[in-house]
Amino acid sequence: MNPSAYPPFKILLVDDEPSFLRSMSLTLERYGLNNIITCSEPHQVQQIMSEHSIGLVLLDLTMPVISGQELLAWFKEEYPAVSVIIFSGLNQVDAAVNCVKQGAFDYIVKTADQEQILESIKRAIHTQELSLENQALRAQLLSNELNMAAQFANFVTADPGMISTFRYLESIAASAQPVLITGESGVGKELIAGAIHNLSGRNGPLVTVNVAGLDDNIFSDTLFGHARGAFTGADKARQGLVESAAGGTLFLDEIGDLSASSQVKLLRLLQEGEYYPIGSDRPKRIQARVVVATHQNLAEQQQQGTFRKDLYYRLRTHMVNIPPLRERLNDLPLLLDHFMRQACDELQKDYLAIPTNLALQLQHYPFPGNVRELRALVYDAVSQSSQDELNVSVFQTLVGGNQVDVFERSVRFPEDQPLPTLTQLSKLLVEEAMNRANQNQSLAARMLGISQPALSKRLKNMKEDSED
Ligand SMILES: Nc1ncnc2c1ncn2[C@@H]1O[C@H](COP(=O)(O)OP(=O)(O)OP(=O)(O)O)[C@@H](O)[C@H]1O
Repeated sequence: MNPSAYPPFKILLVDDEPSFLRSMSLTLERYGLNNIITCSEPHQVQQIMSEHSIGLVLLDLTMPVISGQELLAWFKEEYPAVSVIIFSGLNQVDAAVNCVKQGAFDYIVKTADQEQILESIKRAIHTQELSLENQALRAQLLSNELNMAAQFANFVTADPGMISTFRYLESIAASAQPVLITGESGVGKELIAGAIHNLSGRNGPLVTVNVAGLDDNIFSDTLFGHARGAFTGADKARQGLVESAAGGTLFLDEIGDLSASSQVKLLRLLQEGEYYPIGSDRPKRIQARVVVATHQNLAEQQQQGTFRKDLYYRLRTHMVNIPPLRERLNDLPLLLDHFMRQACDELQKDYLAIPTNLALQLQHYPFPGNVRELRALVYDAVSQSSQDELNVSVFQTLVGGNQVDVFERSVRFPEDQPLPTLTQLSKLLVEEAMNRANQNQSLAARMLGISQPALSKRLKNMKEDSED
């Protein structure tokens, strides 16, 4: 399939009047629907259906030899998953009711308002797209394999949740609908946007725009461009990034920070598929898929009224949430190794050995900056390493460093109860540390801020006390 063809399946127009076929095709193309086949000989329909992947049929009701109603019955028998919209020269309630009863998606009078006709066609396309995506998703969920694993090559993970996300992204690869990526800062949202673009097979570019802090004028100028003379200093027309992304993907990062007036413009762009360069009264059509990302909670923002509800629902047609690093700790050793190799390559050093308990120690650090923070730490550690082993001093301040705070905030002794003794408390603490460290004494000792021999001695005393 030509990736810039839309919709992702063909629309078949069947009418014995070539002039209607011509004008209808032109109308559809003007609205960005360019994946069309026309047929003025109804007896050829059967062959066309067997040769092409058709998802929607626009069928004239009154044709000589084979009537639209006969063809509709045939479609519902042979191709029940294909949507059929009946076109008729006459506004006949009986015929309309009959066709819809027979399974037509809609019945439209040829002289109806163009907007009304397009609305019905767009609805049919959307329904068909969702059904195709459901099928793809079901197939993906039933298989455990990634079909296009190479597109995720930049993404290091062993997390089952992330692999399911990849499978979901594969299943929506061909969709033209927007994708919303959420997740804390540094979890890899931009990397995911790149994978979505690669998976789509679109041959245009991936164009990234960080929309945080853009005021409405700059947002419009950046995205939509301007006509010559649009404002003082606009001595040349300039194309916007929506146009630069034609045939590819437009990635809008930090979408939660978009101003209210820019939200209206983005909604219009997504709903109507068109925009006006500043100072121009000629609309242009968007030919890029839109992917957006945010570290903010858009659901909360729309409830508080700072993010438009209609835009939120439009954006979340397809949605993925990338969990923070602290919730996929299995990725820690893989990422440590990956970034160590990356840093060594860049700094032209031999690969370094990573202390086996480093990942285990880091499990207790919450990584507020997620993968980006881990990457920076590893690069720092590599640059400070002079031996064969990774210098772990940069990590040491993190492990245990912020636990005192949490401890002070969370531990309260009930005032109406006697205080525990120091021995009781220290026993509880030692047991907790040993559990968290999977019985690894050196790691537990580090968490408690004592040496490993000191911990060993305490454990021995505790054992003896319990045996008394
Ligand atoms: N799973 C991963 N495997 C390898 N590298 C990763 C992974 N996740 C993130 N990275 C790297 O971490 C850094 C941060 O990732 P990215 O910029 O995609 O995060 P982000 O969620 O878009 O952050 P922000 O919200 O701040 O824009 C990048 O260098 C990226 O290549």
